Amino acid sequence: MDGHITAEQLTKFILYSEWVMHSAWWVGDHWSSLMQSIGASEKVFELIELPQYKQVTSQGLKLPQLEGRIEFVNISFNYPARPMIPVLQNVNLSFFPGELVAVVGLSGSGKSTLLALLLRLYEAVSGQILIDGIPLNELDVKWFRSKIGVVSQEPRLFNMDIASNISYGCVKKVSQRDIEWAAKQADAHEFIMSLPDGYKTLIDNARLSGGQKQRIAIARAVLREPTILVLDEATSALDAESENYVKQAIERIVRSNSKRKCTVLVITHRLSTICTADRIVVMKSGRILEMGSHDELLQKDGEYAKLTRRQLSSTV
Ligand SMILES: Nc1ncnc2c1ncn2[C@@H]1O[C@H](COP(=O)(O)OP(=O)(O)OP(=O)(O)O)[C@@H](O)[C@H]1O
Repeated sequence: MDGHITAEQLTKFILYSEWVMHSAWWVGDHWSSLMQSIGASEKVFELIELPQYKQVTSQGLKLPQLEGRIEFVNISFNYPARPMIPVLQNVNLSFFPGELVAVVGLSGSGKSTLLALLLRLYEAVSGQILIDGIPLNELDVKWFRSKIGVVSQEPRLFNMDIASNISYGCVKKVSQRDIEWAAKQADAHEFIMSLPDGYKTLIDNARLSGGQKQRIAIARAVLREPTILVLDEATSALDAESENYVKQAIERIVRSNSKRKCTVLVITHRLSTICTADRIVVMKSGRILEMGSHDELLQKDGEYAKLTRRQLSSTV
């Protein structure tokens, strides 16, 4: 109004000051995320710089052929974080190639700990695990783990197409035919083919049920042609129908006429999944309480019969 600056200069000034204010606000906003990222990356770098655990680096034996015989000989174990609490006590247990063995028992009885020891995530306090008669800690851990397929309760699927999810993590080169073979073994081929894009369907678009996701996870494990397949509570979160599909898939894998016999270990507290298993091992407080087929254990009228009755009455 005094004629010091023109209307054009004033407009420019207002616009520029708005830009400066806006940019300053953005710098402040990004500064806090930058600080957060620096804090988080410190942890990541700490992890990267940790020396590798000697189990993973040690070069152990790689057997020319793995049969899949597993023997737990007098195994006792407690977790390092809770040294006073025995988790496994003098466990003697064998699994043979081509056999479907179920390990059952109440929560906390030590079932998953058997798997953790088999995968050498922990070392037994006493006793020995033998694989085809050779102590597990003499074997090359990476090689041995590559021979084991594990399906857990929560299948980890990624937002890629179904075929990529099945082949995920497989080190050997696989074709579409191999992927379809694995899906057929896992009883998943039919429902995959009924999806609009078949094997090319994106996981997020497919709206899969828990049982369908679990069968994709089984196909992923089967594709690697594991010598030992472990299903750890793989049916626990499923409804009866989905459980039945997964049960059929497990049966198909064990009873298939393939020359390579797979040792299948099913860890569960859901007894309906495993009544056709060759052997059922019942655990309680880190010990093996009883062992036998479904019928034998029912006749024995011990802990297994009690668990079965309890589960039946809770489903009625
Ligand atoms: N990482 C760990 N550190 C310390 N204790 C643990 C750890 N993992 C499991 N435990 C304890 O070891 C015992 C056996 O656990 P485990 O998971 O083997 O039992 P489980 O029979 O598989 O049970 P669930 O059916 O609930 O999975 C439990 O008392 C549990 O609290």
